[in-house]
This record gives sequence, structure tokens and C-alpha cells, in this order.
Amino acid sequence: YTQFIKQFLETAEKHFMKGYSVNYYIFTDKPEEVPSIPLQPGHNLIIIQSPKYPTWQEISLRRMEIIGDNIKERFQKEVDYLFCLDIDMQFQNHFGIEALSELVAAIHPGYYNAPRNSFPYERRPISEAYVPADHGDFYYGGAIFGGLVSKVYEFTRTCKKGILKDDAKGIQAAWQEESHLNRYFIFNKPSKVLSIEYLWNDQAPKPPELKLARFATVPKNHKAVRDN
Ligand SMILES: CC(=O)N[C@H]1[C@@H](OP(=O)(O)OP(=O)(O)OC[C@H]2O[C@@H](n3ccc(=O)[nH]c3=O)[C@H](O)[C@@H]2O)O[C@H](CO)[C@H](O)[C@@H]1O
Ligand SMILES: [Mn+2]
Repeated sequence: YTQFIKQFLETAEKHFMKGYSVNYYIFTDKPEEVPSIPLQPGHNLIIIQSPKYPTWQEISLRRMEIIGDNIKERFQKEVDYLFCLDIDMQFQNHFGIEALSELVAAIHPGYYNAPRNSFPYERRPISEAYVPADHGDFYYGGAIFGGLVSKVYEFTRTCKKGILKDDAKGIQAAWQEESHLNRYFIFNKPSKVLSIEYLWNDQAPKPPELKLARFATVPKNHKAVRDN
């Protein structure tokens, strides 16, 4: 996934939080593969060495734990707000402080127009990510969440605990950490819900109601980038 960093950072420099100070924290097990990109004054790139996990599902799941640990160790001293983002993404238009709030989630582009009973929430009651059939308002994407550092901390800690409990039972939620995220936001409402402009799937045709995308997926060859 290090191949996605260049485009992510170059487009972030054009569109993300322009005029504000920004720290980019890149989590990777391959620090030597992080390209050096010229950054604006007041912008910093910090590489955080992370363990290698055997499957893409575990890498994605473990983000909750890694982000939480790092909030405690350093982010809370260094920043006010955090956005936690997938790397296989690019910025395409302005993405600024209008997106900030105490706790922020984004509607998943695949389900913004879908009936609730089609949302891929975790449906097994044995899982900590379980969502009963009569619950849920939106289906959120796992590729972006954020907010005040303290709120993101609480959120990542709760998800991590749920993930570990599931692990002890030998199960993994339907969409890994995205399932735990969705469960959390049903019972702890985000103070801001971002529309599909802020999380768009660029491989899908744009519906007429979407005039522009701000943050969108980059196509990836699953076989080439994933170990499993
Ligand atoms: C658009 C969107 O909502 N995407 C979500 C979706 O699939 P995606 O297909 O977008 O998941 P993905 O393959 O992008 O993995 C999630 C993220 O984990 C990181 N990563 C993953 C594998 C790896 O070998 N190295 C690495 O760094 C990387 O930042 C990547 O962007 O479902 C996943 C469930 O687990 C996550 O919730 C994603 O956020
Ligand atoms: Mn992704």
C-alpha cells in the first residue's frame, strides 16, 4: 500500500485543510518506501513504524488499536483534531475545516441511497459489532473518521475492546473495523455526518445529485497489493 502514499500526499497538499497546520502521520511497516513529497510550511510528515500483520483484514482491524495507542502517546500533545483515513484514496477538491466537529463520520458511498435492510452491518448477536434489524440510521464507511482527539480516542478504544472480545470468541465482524465503527455510531452519534462528497467511490458512475467529489478511492489491484 506504500504505492498509494505519493498521490495521497500530493493531492492532500492541494486540497486538505489549506491554510492550517497539518501533521500527516503515516503508519507503515516499510518506512523506507515512504516517498519524500515537498510540503507547505506548517505541514509535517511523520512516519510511524507499525507491525506487519498477516492479512489485510487484520491490518485494517488493528488500526483502531494503533491509532488509540498513538493518541495516548503523542497525538493528544500535538494536534487538536484528527482524521483517520485509508491510504488508497485521493483528494479531488477542497476539504477544509468545514469537515471538523467533535466526532465525524462519512456515509459509505455504496449505501447512501440504499434501504436500511440492505446495510451490511454485523448481524450475528455473538459479535460485539452486532446491530439488530430495527437499528441503524446510516451505513458509514471505514475509510474516514475523525474529530476532537479525545473523542476519537474514546471511539478507537471502544472498537478495539470489541474487536478483542470477538477475537477471543474466534470471530471477526463482517467488515472488520468498519462493522465496529458502525455499531459505535448507532449508540454514540457523530456530531457531523459527511456526505458522499467526502467519501466517494471513483469507480462508480457519479449520480446527477453529486456535483463534485472531494475525497475519493483510487483503483487498486487487490491481488497485487494484498497478501491474501
Ligand atoms: C472506502 C471504504 O470505506 N473502505 C473500507 C473497506 O475496504 P477497502 O477495500 O477500502 O480496504 P483497504 O484494502 O483499503 O484497507 C483499509 C486500509 O488499511 C490499510 N492497509 C490495508 C492493507 C495493507 O496491506 N496495508 C495497509 O496499509 C490502508 O490504509 C488501507 O487503505 O473495508 C475495510 C474493512 O476492513 C475498511 O473499513 C475500509 O476503510
Ligand atoms: Mn481503502
